[in-house]
Formats: sequence, structure tokens, C-alpha cells
Amino acid sequence: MEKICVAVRLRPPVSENSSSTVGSFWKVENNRISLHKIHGTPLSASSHAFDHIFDERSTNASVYGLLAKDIIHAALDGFNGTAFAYGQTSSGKTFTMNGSETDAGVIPRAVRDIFTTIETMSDREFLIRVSYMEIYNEEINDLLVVENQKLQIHERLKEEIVNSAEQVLNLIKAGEVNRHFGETNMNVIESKAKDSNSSSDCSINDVVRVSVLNLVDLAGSERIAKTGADGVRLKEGKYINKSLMVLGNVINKLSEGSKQRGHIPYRDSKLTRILQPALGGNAKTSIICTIAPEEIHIEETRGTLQFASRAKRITNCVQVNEPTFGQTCVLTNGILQILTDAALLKRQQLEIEELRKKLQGSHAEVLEQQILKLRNDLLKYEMERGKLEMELQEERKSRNQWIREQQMKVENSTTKSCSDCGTNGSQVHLVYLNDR
Ligand SMILES: Nc1ncnc2c1ncn2[C@@H]1O[C@H](COP(=O)(O)OP(=O)(O)OP(=O)(O)O)[C@@H](O)[C@H]1O
Repeated sequence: MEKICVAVRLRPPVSENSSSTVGSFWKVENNRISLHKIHGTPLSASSHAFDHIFDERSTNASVYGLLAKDIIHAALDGFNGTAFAYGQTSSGKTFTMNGSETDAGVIPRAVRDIFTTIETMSDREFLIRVSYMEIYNEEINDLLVVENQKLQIHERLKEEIVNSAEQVLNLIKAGEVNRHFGETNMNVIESKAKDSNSSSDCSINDVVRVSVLNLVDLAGSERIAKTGADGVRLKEGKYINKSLMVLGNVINKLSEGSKQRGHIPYRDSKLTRILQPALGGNAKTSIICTIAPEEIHIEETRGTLQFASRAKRITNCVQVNEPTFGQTCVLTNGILQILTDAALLKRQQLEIEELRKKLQGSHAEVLEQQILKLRNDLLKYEMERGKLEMELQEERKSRNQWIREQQMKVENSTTKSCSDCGTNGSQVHLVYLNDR
């Protein structure tokens, strides 16, 4: 059992003067953030402690080091991992996940870290697959394939096999063009110990570890209220809010004690279905909640801090994704399942049945083709035979005709020369005919 790691990051004020003209401000002390009255005491109801708090001077490097690095390294060891940013619009989610020109965010740092770490892990070989998608208006769009739009949760996203950080970053850049709002970036990491061919038995070295790493940049949670959106934006806001509302509900439920919690509504939104392993499931998870320091955002910030406090109470059940004795892992659409003995047996029976059907099918097909070929050959021979028979009859006719002519000639000449030589005319015919 492992608690979700939750941090809060305060972005710098938009204008230098904005914080000095207000009556209250957020103060960061160690791992605690509190709302203070100017020249006054902290408001006790607005004081929260988290795993980490990053003030306005923090860098993406420090956020990555304290919040994401462990998850990325654990993913390379076979654990599922998720890191996502949550917060109101313009509070710094994209700055944290993607970064800026001068300060790369969690995603590019993670991608680079994955490949540099793999270099050092000389005892294992890795297969890294990347998919990149967004959830927009409660629909899943594949950002790597423009035609793959409005996918169902069970439909496969394109997974690109990659072998360098640059390749992944280029894919993200290309996918960015197709993007609307909220998105999920998913890396599937598969690894196997090297030199595992020593025995024909399934040794521990043959075990493949498959882990899924989700790096998620969520949309802002309050578009309708703050932007006065209408039309398409209103629809977007409605769906984005639905995803985030369900995410809030799931976190609320999970934060309650296991006895009270009851049904967890993961299935109520695409986002929570995808994040299910990260929330109360088998994954190491970090959430970075971004907040704005300005007084006009105090209510939103309170909401974000409440979300963060609840998330902090969630425990996940984290285990490495490799089959233990009697178990096998299968990966379907990025969701990893570990099969028990019974499930494995059933699966194998189905596979055998399927193979048998295929085998029977293919055998019958081969026989049918052979029969068809034999039939064709037979037909061909019969036609040839008919043709030859006709030719033979023609031949016989013309020979008989020729024989008759020769007989007549012979008879004539015999009558004429019989008295000269006394030769038997029929003998000449026979020899001639045999020579033709
Ligand atoms: N920690 C930070 N340090 C410096 N600048 C920041 C920081 N956080 C945010 N900013 C700046 O604040 C602005 C808004 O941030 P950002 O776009 O990341 O917000 P967001 O939460 O992703 O918004 P949205 O929900 O609209 O996508 C950007 O100009 C960004 O560069």
C-alpha cells in the first residue's frame, strides 16, 4: 500500500503589484501553505500540509526531481506510473508538464531520463512504445493518427515504437498540432532481462515486465464560470467539467475510509477510466496541484487545495508488473492484466479452441483446393482425349482414302506389269504404310 504523492505549486503573480494591493496572500512555509491576512495571522481553515510545496521561485527541475523522477525510474523497474497536473486555468499546469523554452517541464525531462537511464541498465533490454491522445468533449482522439478520432475506450491507439528521446519529443510536437484541450500522454515500457536464453525452462530471467506510464496535462476546471463561454466553448466546458467533476467525485470517494466509500464512479468519464489504475489501483502516482497567487482566484485556489487534501488520503496498491508463480501478464490497450491460474487456463483453452478451428479450417481449405485442381485436371484430360480421338478419326479417314488410292494405283500397275516381275503388290503397301 502506498499513498499518492501530492504537491502544490504556486505560480508567480502575473503582475508584480498584484499581490501587494490585496488583503490576503498565500504563504509557503516548508510543506505547509496557509492563507494569511496582511499583517495578520494565518486563517486556520485555509492551512494545508502536503508532500511538497513549490513556491513561485521553484523550477521545473526541482518539481521533476522531487515529484516525477522516482515514478519514472520505478516505471523502468516494472511499476505503473502516473503524474498529472491539476488546477484552474492559467495556474501553471502546462508550464509544469511541458515547460518553457528555458525550463523544460516534467514530460520532456521524463522522456530524456527514460532513455539515459536505460543506457545504464545493461542487464535488461527495453521496448518503449508511445501513444499520445486527448480526451476532448468526452471523446478520445489519437494525436498520432489524425484519422483515429472519437475512439471508444477499448479501441487501440497507435503505439509508436521508439528508441530515442528525440523521437518521442518529435512525436509529441507533431501530435500537438492536432490537439484541442485536455490530453493524456502514455508511454508503455516493456523490459526483459538480457541473456535469458540459457535454458528451455521458463526461468525468472525470461519474465517480461510491462508497465504503463501516463503523463497527463489536464484542462482547467472552471472554463464556463470564468470565461462566459458559449457555443462550442460551452460544449467543451461542459465535457471538460464532466471529466474533472467525475475525477473530483472519484477522489472524494477514494479519500473516504474503505468502509464508507461504496461504489467508485470510475466509469462515469473517459478520464477516470484511463486514470483508474492511478487512483486507488496498481500505480505509483504523483499529483501536482497548481495554484494562482492572486486574490481574485482565492476561491478556485481553496477548491484546488481541497482536491489536493483529499487526493493525499488515497492509497494505491503498487506491485511490479511481472507474473509471479502461476500468473501471466497480458497488455490490452495499455491496460495491464495479471492473470490468475484459473483465468490463464480459461484463456489457454480458448486459444487452443481457436487454433483448432483455424487448423481445421485451413486443412479443409487445402483439401478443397486439391479436389478442385484434380477436377480441373480431369476435365482438361477429357477434353484432350476428345480432341485426340477426333484427330485420330480424321487421320484414319485420310489414310483409308490414301490406301484406297494406292491400292487402285497398285492394281493398275500390277495389271500392267504382272507379267514383267510377278511381285506381290500387297507387301509393298504394308511397308509403305509402316514407314509413314
Ligand atoms: N511556475 C511558473 N513560473 C513561471 N511562469 C509560470 C509558472 N507557472 C505558470 N507560468 C506562466 O503562467 C502562464 C499560464 O500558465 P499555463 O499556461 O501553464 O497555465 P495552465 O494551467 O496550463 O492553463 P490552461 O488551463 O489554460 O491550459 C504562462 O504564461 C506560463 O508561462
